[in-house]
Amino acid sequence: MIEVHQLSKCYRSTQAVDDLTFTAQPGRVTAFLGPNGAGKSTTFRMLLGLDRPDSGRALINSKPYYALAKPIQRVGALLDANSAHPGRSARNHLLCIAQAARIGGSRVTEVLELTGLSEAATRRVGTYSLGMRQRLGIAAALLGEPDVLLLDEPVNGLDPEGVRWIRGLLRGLADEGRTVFVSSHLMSEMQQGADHLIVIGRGRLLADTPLSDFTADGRSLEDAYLDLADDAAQYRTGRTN
Ligand SMILES: Nc1ncnc2c1ncn2[C@@H]1O[C@H](COP(=O)(O)OP(=O)(O)OP(=O)(O)O)[C@@H](O)[C@H]1O
Repeated sequence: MIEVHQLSKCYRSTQAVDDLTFTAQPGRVTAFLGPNGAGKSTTFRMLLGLDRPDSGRALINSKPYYALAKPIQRVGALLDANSAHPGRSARNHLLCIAQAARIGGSRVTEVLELTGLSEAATRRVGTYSLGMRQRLGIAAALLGEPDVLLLDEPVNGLDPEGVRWIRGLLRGLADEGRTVFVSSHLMSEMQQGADHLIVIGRGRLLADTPLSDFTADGRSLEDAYLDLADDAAQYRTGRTN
């Protein structure tokens, strides 16, 4: 499971994450929502040991990332679809990660199949569309069959078939008892796919609630979210109505 406790991070004058506390539990899809600049990616980075908290704790299975034994088998992450070297094939990219983690090549073939990349596996990643690169990032996250998945906007760039596929994938992973923690700006998608919501704005917790409670008054997730997040938005566009 994921535990964030009184977590704070400041970049010069920007309080990116501000005394944030929540948990994401096994067996459910937890959507991590918030406007641009709310602090979602910063929280992901602290959970993955890529950024150091100023204070507080960001734990995976009760430990900070650096203290996890076999981290690739504990936590799979998609942060940036462009992290694979463009000159490498998808298969080679995944084989490198697998070898470093002592994972067999047959698992590479499995995740390529699972993400629909088998036919394109020998093509250079530089020739991939955004949606294909997202699929490759998801394949890498799944390599170690981890208990915990952290996915930062995995739906970006996916076509409708891909969006439906990832919804089923996340549901299946949660049904297997894994912790699935996923950020997205696509409220209609999260309405269909999430069990629980963590909503933040300007680094602070705005809501920690089952989706069914959040939308219990019959509003869509988008309407309920916009009412809640509006005041916390850091960046605004001009209103036309
Ligand atoms: N390395 C950094 N240096 C300075 N400021 C940063 C850095 N990383 C993030 N920030 C700032 O911290 C705040 C939170 O950014 P973050 O990327 O975590 O938000 P986010 O919720 O992921 O946004 P988005 O939905 O747009 O991806 C923003 O104001 C951002 O400009």
